[in-house]
Parts: sequence; C-alpha cells; structure tokens
Amino acid sequence: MQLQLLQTSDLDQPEVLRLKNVWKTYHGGHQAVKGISFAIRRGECLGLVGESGSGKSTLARCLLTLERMDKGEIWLNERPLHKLTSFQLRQARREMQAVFQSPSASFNSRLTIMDSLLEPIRCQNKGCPSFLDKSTNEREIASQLLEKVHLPANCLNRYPGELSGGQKQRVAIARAISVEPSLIVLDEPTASLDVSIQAKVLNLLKDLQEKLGLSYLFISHDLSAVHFMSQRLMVMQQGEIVDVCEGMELFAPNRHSYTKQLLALFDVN
Ligand SMILES: Nc1ncnc2c1ncn2[C@@H]1O[C@H](COP(=O)(O)OP(=O)(O)OP(=O)(O)O)[C@@H](O)[C@H]1O
Repeated sequence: MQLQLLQTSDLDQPEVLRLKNVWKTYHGGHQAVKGISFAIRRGECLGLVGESGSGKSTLARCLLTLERMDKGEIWLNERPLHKLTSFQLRQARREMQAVFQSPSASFNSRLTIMDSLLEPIRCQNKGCPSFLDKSTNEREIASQLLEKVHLPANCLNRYPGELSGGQKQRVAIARAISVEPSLIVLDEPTASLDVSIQAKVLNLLKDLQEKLGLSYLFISHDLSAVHFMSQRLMVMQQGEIVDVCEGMELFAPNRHSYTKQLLALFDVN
C-alpha cells in the first residue's frame, strides 16, 4: 500500500482496521478484553487510554494477532484476519507494524542499526519507500529513513547498545514506516524515555503521521499524550471501552465519570 499525503481529519477515508466484539480471557479466567469494537480510518490516529491493567496491551496484541482472541472479528483492509490460515496471516500481518515501550527489546544487539532498520524491507522484498527520493542503494535508503526521524547517517554502522533509548525509539519508528504499513500500533512508545525526550518523540510521530497520512493506534496511560496525538480517543476501563470522543469533546461536562477522573489526574490542554 502506498502512503499518501492527506487531511488527517478526512472522515471519507476508507477504514484500514475494524474490530468487532473482541473478547480475550487469560488462563485462570481473567477477562482482559470484553466485547470491544472500533474502527480506524486511513490517516487517522485513534488514541486508547486507560490505567495500568485495563487491557490496552492485550487488545493491541489481539489485533496484531500476536495473541489469540476467544471470539470476535478483525478486519484489515476489508480482509477477515480471523478467518485466514497461518500462512495467509503471516502475509497480512506485514501490513501492520508496531512500536513498543522498550526500544532495547526491539533490536537484536548483534545487528548493526542499518541491518535492523532494513530488516522489514528485506524480508518483504520491498524497494525504496515511495515517500523517499528513489534509490536502489540500501545505504542511501537507510540514510534517508534515518533522516526522516532526525538521526544522522553515522548511526548506521553502530550497534543498538551504542544508541540512547530515544535514538533507538527513533530507529524503531523509521523501521515501522519503512514498509508503508496500513497501520502502526504505538504501545506506550515514550513510556521508557526521559521526560525531556518524550515530547520530542511524540512531536516526531505526529509530524510523520500528518505528512505521510499514517494510521496509528496510539496507546498510553497518559491522557495528555493521547489527547495531543489523536483525532479520536477511546477510554478503556477493566477490559471495556467506556468512553469515545473527538478532540475538544474530551472537556464536555457529560463525559464518563472515569474519563473525568483521568482528566483530573493529567494536565490536559
Ligand atoms: N499473559 C497473561 N496471563 C494472564 N493474565 C494476563 C496476561 N497478560 C496480561 N494479563 C492481565 O490482563 C489484564 C490486562 O493486562 P494488559 O497488560 O493488557 O493491561 P494494560 O492496560 O496494557 O496495562 P499496562 O498499562 O500496565 O501495560 C491485567 O489484569 C493483567 O494482569
């Protein structure tokens, strides 16, 4: 799929992802996700906020098909992931990328940054992403990708251990966008970073989303970060979506009582 420049608020855009009535129970009977349904449109950032243990990561792992759900439907670009064979699923999964909380865990410490960065492009036999200047030279493609996340090309020969957490997270973001996925799941992408770096990474993600028309599911326990990033946000409590709102509706007096509790906890503006 080609990324396109577009208005992020454009509700005429097609759905990239739709979840219908997704349930997940862990061994021992704990219901982490209880009948969740939602959709994400192309070019949209949908925020998911909720306190620790509310089921956000479980939901993310279910939709990335890293975790088997009990029941429900997951449609990616109108393909029913819940009906695919394992082989078909491996192919379809490539249309989704994820950036997780811990940048260190995302890299093989024995691979150079260049090799880690180019892994998805090589695996998927893809060439130069359409949003870069055309090139067939791997090093040039990798340098351009790093440039998109404001890192110098001299990082390419280094190993993950030689980069800071913030730099590694930027490489993880560059790697996620390299194959022009339909959806990027960002699961607490700044939670392990220094406060001074968090805002920079959020700004970078928002800038890339707007320029490249990316679709994000942005997950965080921090309501202010979710509000900053997302056109629409969902509030999750004990495995359920208890509130959904757009932009400034967050401050409406009739919000769910749990949303109000979160608003009181975080400095949202
Ligand atoms: N592998 C597992 N086995 C059993 N229970 C689990 C497992 N993973 C998560 N849980 C439980 O499911 C619930 C939801 O966990 P989950 O990690 O999805 O929440 P979360 O909202 O992402 O939390 P956090 O913000 O702390 O990451 C929690 O009660 C957790 O203890």
